Amino acid sequence: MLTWLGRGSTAEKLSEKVEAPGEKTEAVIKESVQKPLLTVRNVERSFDVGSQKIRVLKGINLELFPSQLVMLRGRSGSGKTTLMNLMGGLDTPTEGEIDFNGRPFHTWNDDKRTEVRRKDIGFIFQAYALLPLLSAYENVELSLRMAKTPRAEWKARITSCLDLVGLSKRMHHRPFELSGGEQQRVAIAKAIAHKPSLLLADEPTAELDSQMAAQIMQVFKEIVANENVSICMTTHDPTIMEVADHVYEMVDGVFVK
Ligand SMILES: Nc1ncnc2c1ncn2[C@@H]1O[C@H](COP(=O)(O)OP(=O)(O)OP(=O)(O)O)[C@@H](O)[C@H]1O
Repeated sequence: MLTWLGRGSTAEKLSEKVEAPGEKTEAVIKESVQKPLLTVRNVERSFDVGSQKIRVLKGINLELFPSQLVMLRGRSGSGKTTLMNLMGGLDTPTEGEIDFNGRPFHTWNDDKRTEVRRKDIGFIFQAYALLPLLSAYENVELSLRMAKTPRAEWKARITSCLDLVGLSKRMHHRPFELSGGEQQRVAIAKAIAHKPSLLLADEPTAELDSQMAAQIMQVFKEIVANENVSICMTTHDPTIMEVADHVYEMVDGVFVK
């Protein structure tokens, strides 16, 4: 099991550990941690607005490794959400390539990308918010249903996800009976329930006070450490960037660091 290592790539730290000679299983781990989960290569995205073409992403390169937490920062309108939509297969690039688990995600049709999304990717986006008439438990159950997880596994998995986010005592509450931070934690439980390898989160702490934001980041650290998930999130908050393995700064559709 990985432990959270804060700064410096978690995957790199793990590969340091596996340098010890003679351990066959560790060599296998090393190989697997070094293959990127997601590779974004020379990606461009333009939109036609009336007779104009707006070039939003202008050549993006990024690699996301297993059990890594990366953050995207940048001013409003710099292109962060556009990039996250491409990484999650909600949209396709105008130019360039995106590999997911070594497969050419950008070439797949909507149906095939939807299949991968349901099984392998979790979203914490406004558009993927909680369903108001369902309890926390039922909201989490929904993502297992969508991922076609065997029904016999549901109860244990839902309970453990809600426990992980500290909400086991509120699992039968509906969203309006929960605070903003609690709702966000249900959204996290829902996003990780089907054991995705990639979690994408658009401004997950934006609406929260600093204490609640720190709690959410603690949950993210635990997920990365214990659930073998890689997280890519956007943020404007410099105080939480400390915990990232890497922060990409986006200015006007390109990374400047
Ligand atoms: N479907 C679209 N059609 C036209 N323009 C778009 C479309 N989607 C995004 N844009 C434009 O692309 C630019 C980048 O938008 P995007 O939402 O990616 O920025 P962002 O960095 O996530 O901003 P914020 O921090 O405010 O969420 C904006 O100028 C936006 O108007």
